[in-house]
Amino acid sequence: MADTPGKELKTLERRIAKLNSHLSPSPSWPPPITPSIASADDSYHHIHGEVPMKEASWRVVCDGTGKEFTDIIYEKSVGEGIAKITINRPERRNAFRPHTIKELIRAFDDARDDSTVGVIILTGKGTKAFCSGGDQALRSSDGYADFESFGRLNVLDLQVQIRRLPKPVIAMVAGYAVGGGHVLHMVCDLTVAADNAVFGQTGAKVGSFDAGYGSSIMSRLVGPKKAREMWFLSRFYNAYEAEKMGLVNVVVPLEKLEMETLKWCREILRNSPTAIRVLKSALNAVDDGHAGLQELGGNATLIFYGTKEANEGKTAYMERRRPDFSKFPRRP
Ligand SMILES: CC(C)(COP(=O)(O)OP(=O)(O)OC[C@H]1O[C@@H](n2cnc3c(N)ncnc32)[C@H](O)[C@@H]1OP(=O)(O)O)[C@@H](O)C(=O)NCCC(=O)NCCSC(=O)CCC(=O)c1ccccc1C(=O)O
Repeated sequence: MADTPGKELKTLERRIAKLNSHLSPSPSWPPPITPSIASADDSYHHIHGEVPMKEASWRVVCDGTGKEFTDIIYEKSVGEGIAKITINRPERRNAFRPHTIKELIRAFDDARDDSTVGVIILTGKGTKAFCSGGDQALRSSDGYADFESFGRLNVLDLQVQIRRLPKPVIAMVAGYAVGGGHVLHMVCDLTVAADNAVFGQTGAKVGSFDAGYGSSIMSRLVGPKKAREMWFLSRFYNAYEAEKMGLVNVVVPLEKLEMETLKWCREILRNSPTAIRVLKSALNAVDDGHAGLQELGGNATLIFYGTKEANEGKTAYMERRRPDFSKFPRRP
């Protein structure tokens, strides 16, 4: 006799609980999710195995220009494909100055170009702050100025770089992610938050605003009304409120923050890098307009270059002959 719907659901819940238990660091946390589609299967264990719950072994990477990084720490995990970039100004709650941003851009560039790196963690030094935004002590009438006589808003370049980087970037947030620091976590692909994390935009309070990604992505993430609330009222939100609003993917106890983030990295690293690359650009395409389409389109070209059809065009040109595309299908 066929199972009743109630019995089927119970069986499914048991299967999901079993799946979650192997993915979770502890049996009680995080609480099991309720699936909307009945697709879970015990064979998952056999195909994928367990995600290792272990610390990473990090090696510090120096600046490619031969200079020591001062405002960030750049590390790569040994043999795992994870890069970790840490804003290192804890005495300023990891506020960034133009020099910090220049270093971040160099590190992200390196992580992009390193084909052994598949996922990048962005975080802040210490447990008090991920990042508190632009260093207000250096704010001038034309941006932020540190060693130069003119101001910059180069964090905007960094935001675009993270958005276009064809590898997932995970914000690992402990403590405050506020102002421009809040925007930085929003432009990352995923956010893993510690239970002490605090989120908010202070712009309207300190006479600043981010009318670019800081507004548009937030509206996408939390909805237009909540985005107005965040910007107009300059309130702070705790990690659980942020999770409920859709600002973060998961909240974990502070002491489990890095371990959980690494688990997310390792789960991503098991999957197809090309699928992830194309998906990231696809998920950003509409919001990023022409630049988003260009990124997605570039991925199509990249994949096409690997085909015999594309190669025939190049080879014919190099051999000074007419290309013969007749053998390639015109698919329905
Ligand atoms: C983050 C706090 C809530 C933390 O509070 P608390 O734990 O009590 O620590 P404090 O004692 O306040 O701070 C310790 C120490 O750090 C200094 N500090 C903290 N944040 C900053 C900062 N952003 N700039 C400079 N200094 C900072 C603080 O003064 C203390 O120093 P002492 O010498 O020990 O006294 C709290 O610190 C706080 O509210 N901070 C300010 C948050 C803020 O308003 N940030 C700026 C928002 S505006 C912005 O980020 C613009 C960014 C930008 O460049 C931009 C421009 C154009 C378009 C887009 C953007 C964009 O947003 O990306």
